[in-house]
Amino acid sequence: MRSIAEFEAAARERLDPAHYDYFAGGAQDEITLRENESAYKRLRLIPRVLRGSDKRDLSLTLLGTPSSMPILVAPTAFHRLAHPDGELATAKAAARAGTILIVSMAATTAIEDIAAAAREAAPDPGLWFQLYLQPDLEFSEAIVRRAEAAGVKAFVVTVDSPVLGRRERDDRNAFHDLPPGLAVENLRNLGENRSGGNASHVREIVMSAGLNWDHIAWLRGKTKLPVLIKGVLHAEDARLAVHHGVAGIVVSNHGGRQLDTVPATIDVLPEIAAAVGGALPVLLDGGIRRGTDAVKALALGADAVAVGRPVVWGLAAGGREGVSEVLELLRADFDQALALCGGRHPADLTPDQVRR
Ligand SMILES: Cc1cc2nc3c(=O)[nH]c(=O)nc-3n(C[C@H](O)[C@H](O)[C@H](O)COP(=O)(O)O)c2cc1C
Ligand SMILES: CCCCCCC(=O)C(=O)O
Repeated sequence: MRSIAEFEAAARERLDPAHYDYFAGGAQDEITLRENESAYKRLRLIPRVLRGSDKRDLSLTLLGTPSSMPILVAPTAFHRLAHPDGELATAKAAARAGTILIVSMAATTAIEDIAAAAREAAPDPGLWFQLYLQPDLEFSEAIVRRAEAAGVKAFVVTVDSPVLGRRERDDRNAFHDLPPGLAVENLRNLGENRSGGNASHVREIVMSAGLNWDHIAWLRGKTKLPVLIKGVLHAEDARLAVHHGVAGIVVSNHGGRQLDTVPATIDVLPEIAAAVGGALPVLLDGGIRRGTDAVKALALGADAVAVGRPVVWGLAAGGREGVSEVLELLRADFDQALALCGGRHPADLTPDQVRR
């Protein structure tokens, strides 16, 4: 397949329509969902010429984790809805591609099994773990310990979801529960003491409306691993992240699934990059479908980007091979766009190469 749009079409044919809607959809009128992609179409690239860049080097190291390219896998829930191999397939493909996989806390496969699958594909895979910090901090700590023991290299706390966004497609389809046989496996067996030792008890993820900077400080006190926050859209929050010693931020609107009518991430990136001033790595997700999208984000100040739905489409269309194809398509597309922009390394891209 030649484009992410073709993968999406193939995925749509294979998926239960309610599950397709869950993966594809956004909040309410889906204005932000559309805007994430269309904002890239409004930006124009200005190439530099005669820079003699024979061969590109796309690799980078983010907070101690090497990645073969600045395109990471964003955390997305419930991969076994997309394909029976679920997160195991995604983990193998990401590890084979040498890129960082941010595993969702809401995975339908246990982190231990995801890590084992990734290690089958690469000896030292770059696995990070996304957290919805739970109001019960003791419970949150148990998840942290479990992910650390599995070998994850960073935690990414999602901060854009004090409550879950309203997704009208899910309401229309009455899609509010996983089908029988699927569960949020990372929460299994963590609540025995309080749930009377029921080993099959899977506690539901709770959104924490009370989340604040003290919780981030609490987490930093509980782990030696880098702690990033995901879901920053305001420059002042980016400054506060630096102030509070956060290791990195992800400029994200949750793929348009939380607060509808917030701007496209690419449109707030320049002010956030300026606010951070290089003090910590800035990642961005939302709407990346082409190598040129990633080039624009890196030129405007992101250190790396992440893709959510494209990976789900690859998974649904072809399991592990499908995810590998999506990642290699994005790598080749990015590499070509970088070359055409006159860059040898992503860091060669500069803001003056993007025009509105
Ligand atoms: C189906 C789906 C599930 C998601 N699940 C999570 C999740 O569990 N945790 C999280 O922090 N973000 C989640 N996200 C948001 C993604 O991490 C990411 O921000 C978004 O998908 C990026 O936009 P893109 O899909 O246009 O690439 C999810 C997104 C989708 C589409
Ligand atoms: C209450 C279950 C939360 C799972 C959320 C997954 C997610 O973030 C999404 O956007 O969907």
